[in-house]
Amino acid sequence: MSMDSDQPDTDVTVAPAVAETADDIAEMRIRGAATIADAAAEALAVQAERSEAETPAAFREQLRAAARTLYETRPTAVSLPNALRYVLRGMEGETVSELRGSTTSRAAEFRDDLEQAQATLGEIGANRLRDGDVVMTHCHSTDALSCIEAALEDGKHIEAIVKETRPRKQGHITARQLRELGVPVTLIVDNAARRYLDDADHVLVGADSIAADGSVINKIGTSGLAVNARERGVPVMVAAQTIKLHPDTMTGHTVAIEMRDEHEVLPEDERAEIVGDGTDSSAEPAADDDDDGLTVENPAFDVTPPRHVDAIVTERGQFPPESIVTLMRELFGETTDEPWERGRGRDR
Ligand SMILES: O=P(O)(O)OC[C@H]1O[C@H](OP(=O)(O)O)[C@H](O)[C@@H]1O
Repeated sequence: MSMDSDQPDTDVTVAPAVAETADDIAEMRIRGAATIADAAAEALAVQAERSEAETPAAFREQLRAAARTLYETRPTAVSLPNALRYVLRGMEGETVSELRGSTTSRAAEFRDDLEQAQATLGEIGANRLRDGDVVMTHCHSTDALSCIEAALEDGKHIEAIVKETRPRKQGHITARQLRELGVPVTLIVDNAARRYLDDADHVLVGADSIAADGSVINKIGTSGLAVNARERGVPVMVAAQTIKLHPDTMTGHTVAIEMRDEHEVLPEDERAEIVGDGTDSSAEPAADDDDDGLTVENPAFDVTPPRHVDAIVTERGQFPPESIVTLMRELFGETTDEPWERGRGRDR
């Protein structure tokens, strides 16, 4: 799925609104795998509506350029390329007007399906939750929250233990939305998870990508939580629409794990407290001018192996992780080529 950056840039105009959406995704003002997919489809529709292309070829190239711009924002959530692929495959027509119409209606169809899939997934996931259950959450997942919301609509009382989720504390978003639903929330720091697993009936998380072997790629910390949950006998439930299934993993590719800016973990002023500001003459001299000897790593995601996951809940039903590949084959076949690469890179 790699983009070929050595290809010469063609003179293609991407609508400013598309560039803005791409920037919002990269900076996580738009975040969460499903929300990113929705925003990307909307951006392609905007590109189609605002295109001033005079020929079908120019229109198609503009849409592909817009898709590339969106694709290059964040690497891990496969819902993004899956959304772009879906919309571009619906771009059909002999004239610019026909192409515009087919692309915008395909994007609208995608967005409707996404919303419907999440609602259906929620109803299926809610069946796993009993009246009075306590769920432990990690990060913020709209798919996971859909399960809780559906359980509440079924009249069940649900409580939540919400992990803060460093470094960006998306657990706060989860806590706010659960409180809006009337769910009693206990907010804990990530390091307290094992202690509080004794009070939980389920671990409930979302996913950014699901691999063909049933591995779950989700917010950093998910894998450690799942290992602890297994040791404590707490079932781990992953809420993931089929848009999270990663087709390239069927042919042996691995999922890229995004490494984010170190300042999310350690702001400059806190770094200075650790390494000093260079005025302490007794400090060890740095190896060179740019190296203060302190490395900060900030991986955004990790991989939970299938043996630590009890169920993957999709809009097509719930699956043991080891059998998810059958659903992937049914939905994607074996094709993994990217329509926005046509005319560039490997498909040329
Ligand atoms: O699609 P929904 O269920 O909303 O979210 C799925 C996942 O996307 C998020 O990633 P980030 O916060 O964008 O890095 C979290 O890892 C979350 O579990």
